[in-house]
Amino acid sequence: MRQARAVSDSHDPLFIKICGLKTERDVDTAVEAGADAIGFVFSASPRRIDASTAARLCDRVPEHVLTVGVFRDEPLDDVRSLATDSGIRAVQLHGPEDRGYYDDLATGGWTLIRAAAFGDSVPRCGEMGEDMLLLDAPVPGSGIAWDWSRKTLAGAGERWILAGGLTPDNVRDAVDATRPWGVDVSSGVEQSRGVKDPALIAAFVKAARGGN
Ligand SMILES: O=C(O)c1ccccc1N[C@@H]1O[C@H](COP(=O)(O)O)[C@@H](O)[C@H]1O
Repeated sequence: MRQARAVSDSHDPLFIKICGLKTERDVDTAVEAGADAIGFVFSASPRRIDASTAARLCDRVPEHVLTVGVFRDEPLDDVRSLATDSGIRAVQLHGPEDRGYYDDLATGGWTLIRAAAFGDSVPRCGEMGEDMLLLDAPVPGSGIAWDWSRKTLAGAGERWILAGGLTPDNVRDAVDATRPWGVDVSSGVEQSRGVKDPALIAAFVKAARGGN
């Protein structure tokens, strides 16, 4: 039985995920700013945290905010144990995982987010059994944007999330150009690599929702 997701099927309001959080201050800022989801990175990255840190941070996250573990090319058993030990509710996978890998995680009740680098063909949300599809730049977490306008993204399906190089300054234009179901940011809300900036997090959420 899959757990109930803390998100709606509507495009309005936009689903907003703030990724790569490491501290209590990061988490509290994102929650207070109105994020729908927050991400903890469990793979090699300046944003990496361990399961016990993530568990401590998850404890302060209200039910309506989805906690997401982010993984790149990790063995299935490691994903399962990190997800279980931390208490995250969703798993975001950046890798070549096959359908069996997704099916196995689905039995654990986690919401599944498939991350795919935007390329010549646009993947479709649900193809691997995932709940959300994240379209990203070739190097995840690099802060480098891809050309969102270069082709139609209609084939991505209902629940697709735009990621890669978003900032408070470009997120609204990016949303207007591509009409995603959600947006995801990490580098664009940092004061230095791996260190979040509370003012940028608040500015990002406000801009994404159409404020200034
Ligand atoms: O942030 C990382 O270091 C990272 C490591 C491994 C997999 C994914 C990672 N980040 C994801 O990258 C995108 C966009 O990041 P950015 O805004 O361009 O910096 C986002 O989905 C993060 O979850």
